[in-house]
Amino acid sequence: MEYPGNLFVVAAPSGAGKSTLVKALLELDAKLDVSISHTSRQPRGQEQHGREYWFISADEFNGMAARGEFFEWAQVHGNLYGTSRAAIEERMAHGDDVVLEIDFQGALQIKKLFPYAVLIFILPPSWEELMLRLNRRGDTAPDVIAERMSNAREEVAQARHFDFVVVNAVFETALFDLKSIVHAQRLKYAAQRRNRSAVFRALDLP
Ligand SMILES: Nc1nc2c(ncn2[C@@H]2O[C@H](COP(=O)(O)OP(=O)(O)O)[C@@H](O)[C@H]2O)c(=O)[nH]1
Ligand SMILES: Nc1ncnc2c1ncn2[C@@H]1O[C@H](COP(=O)(O)OP(=O)(O)O)[C@@H](O)[C@H]1O
Repeated sequence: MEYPGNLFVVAAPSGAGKSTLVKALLELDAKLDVSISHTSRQPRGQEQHGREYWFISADEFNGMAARGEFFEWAQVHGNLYGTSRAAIEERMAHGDDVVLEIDFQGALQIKKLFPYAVLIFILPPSWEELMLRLNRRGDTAPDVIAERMSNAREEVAQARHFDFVVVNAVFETALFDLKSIVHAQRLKYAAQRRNRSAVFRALDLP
C-alpha cells in the first residue's frame, strides 16, 4: 500500500521514554500527528479515553480484529493493542505525516504493509536506568514493572530489524536525533519525487 505522507514507527521497551519523546516531537512539529491506538488494558494514572488510547474490552477488540479493522495488532504484556485503519488511513491519504507508537511486533507488521515506513527503536542507556524510569513514573505496579523488565530483553533484541536506533540518555539529545531522522526522511522523500516545492516545504523555507 502507498500513501503520499511519511510514516514513522517508534518502538521501545516500556519505560525507555518513548511516549515522552514522541509528545515533545509533536509539540515541535506541526506537520506530524500521532495515531491513537485501541487497547484492552485498563487506563493508568491520568490517561483519558481518546487521548492516550481508545480503551475497549477484549471482546470489542477481538470483534474489530475479526472484521479486519486493524492495520496491525498484537498482544503485549498480556493486553491487546492495535492501530485501526480509521486512525491513520484518512490522514495518510491526505499526505500528512503520521507517527505510530507501537511495539516491535506491530512495527514489523507495518513494515510489511508499508515498506517505506521508517522504523525507529528507542533504547534506554542501561537496564538500571530503565528500571529507575519505570519506578519513577509512579503509575505502574511492582509486578507489572517486573513483567516489563523481563520482556525488555526480548524487545531490545529486535532493534536490529529497525532502520534507526536512538539512545535516550540525555533527553534533549535523543529528541534532536528523532527530529533529525524525521527531517532527513522528508528530504529523501522529496528528492525521490524530484519535487522542488516539497523540498522547500521539508526545509521550512518559503
Ligand atoms: N502492536 C501495537 N503495540 C502497541 C500499540 N499501542 C501501544 N502499543 C505498545 O504496547 C506496549 C505497552 O504500552 P503501554 O501499555 O502504554 O505501556 P508503556 O509502554 O509502559 O507506556 C508498548 O510497547 C506500546 O508501544 C498498537 O496499536 N499496536
Ligand atoms: N532522557 C530521560 N532521562 C530521564 N528520565 C526520562 C528520560 N526520558 C524519559 N524519562 C522519564 O522516564 C519515564 C518513562 O517515560 P515514558 O515516556 O512513559 O516511557 P515509555 O513510553 O517508553 O514507556 C517518565 O517518567 C519520563 O519522564
